[in-house]
Amino acid sequence: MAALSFSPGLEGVVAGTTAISSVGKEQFGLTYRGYAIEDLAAHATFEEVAFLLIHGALPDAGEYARYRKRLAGLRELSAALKTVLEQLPAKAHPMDVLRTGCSALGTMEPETEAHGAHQIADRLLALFPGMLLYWHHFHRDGRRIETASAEESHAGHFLHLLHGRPPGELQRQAMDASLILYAEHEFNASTFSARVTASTLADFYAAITAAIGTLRGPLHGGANEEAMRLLGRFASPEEAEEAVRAMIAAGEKIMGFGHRIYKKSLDPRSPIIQQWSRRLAEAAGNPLLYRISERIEAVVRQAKGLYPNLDFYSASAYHLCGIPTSMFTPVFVFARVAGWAAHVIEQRSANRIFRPVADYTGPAPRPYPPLATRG
Ligand SMILES: CC(=O)SCCNC(=O)CCNC(=O)[C@H](O)C(C)(C)COP(=O)(O)OP(=O)(O)OC[C@H]1O[C@@H](n2cnc3c(N)ncnc32)[C@H](O)[C@@H]1OP(=O)(O)O
Ligand SMILES: O=C([O-])CC(=O)C(=O)O
Repeated sequence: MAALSFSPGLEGVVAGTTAISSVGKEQFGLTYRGYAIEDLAAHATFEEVAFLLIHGALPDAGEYARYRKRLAGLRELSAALKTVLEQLPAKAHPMDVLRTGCSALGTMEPETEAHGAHQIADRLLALFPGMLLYWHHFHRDGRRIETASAEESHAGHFLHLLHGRPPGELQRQAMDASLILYAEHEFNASTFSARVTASTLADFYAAITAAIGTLRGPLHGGANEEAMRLLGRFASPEEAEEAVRAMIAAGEKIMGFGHRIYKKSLDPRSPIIQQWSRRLAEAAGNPLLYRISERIEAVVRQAKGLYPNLDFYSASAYHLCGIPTSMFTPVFVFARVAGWAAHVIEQRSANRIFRPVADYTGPAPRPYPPLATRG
């Protein structure tokens, strides 16, 4: 047998093929099914991008109108799901609410031949914002909100349910662009987790539930919340610089920086969300958070040679849209469910179970001691 190679964290290991996105490939950059992220973020809507990822091609005008209408028609929660959400603790983390809500839905609207991957993907896309905000409003002030809304876009729907009124146009556009940026990123940890789960022929909800759990960690999606907690500690760029230099000197990680793939280059999504953060700050007449973010970026670049990833400027952008910090990673879920769905469908189309091997580092073979002789 050929010598097996070991790469911690599977760095540099090709674990499969995909036609969904290219990430950090020379001459390609970041593309969703061949379209550059810069073009999609500037010209498309999140619904177009979700359709592109899940169905494999951009929708024409008729398909687009029907898809938006279909998603908008799937926003209502069943009475059974509302009961589950009401039972969850008020102090639960919103990511745990989504993880549990997704799993519970799998028992109420299970995957069948008639209700398969595409139908469930649409339902989850449509439902996740309402699922979270039903729980949020019920536990915050006892209100059982209506989770259908007249908002055509996913972005507008989420912000409307959150604030109880239609969002401003700039916030709506910023959120739409952010959902596009967060929608897909090849074999990242949560998507890989969804594919591993799908590879056992488990059901669609199992794969998405596993992905949500994986996304929550601060080394992955949870970094946008951690970045906000860091930014929120400072009253000025000078204060931020001093503290971040001290953190780096102490060997601490600065959340929202670094990336497994974009090690020597910028995450191409970062300048796009940075511009939205700047525009939101200008429109609010509140540049402080943005200035603090810029200063931290300069310090981390100079001291560690690290670039911000998508999570860093998403933090200030989301804060300026009035989103509570504990909902930052859930917003990532609202978008990434499109990518996860596409990957589960792709995995199923040419499946082989994932089963790598481990290098054994435990004790050498030894005799079993009877219970009475131990201790
Ligand atoms: C949308 C997303 O999910 S993007 C990722 C979001 N996650 C974060 O922002 C968390 C902070 N970043 C990190 O922890 C890492 O950069 C990861 C998890 C993103 C990538 O991890 P890896 O590819 O394993 O990078 P690795 O840990 O090998 O980093 C290389 C070096 O840079 C350092 N480094 C990496 N990220 C950071 C950081 N954010 N702050 C300080 N130092 C860092 C490491 O300590 C390591 O230094 P060393 O060589 O002296 O040991
Ligand atoms: O690709 C990764 O490792 C993490 C990431 O940026 C993402 O999932 O968007």
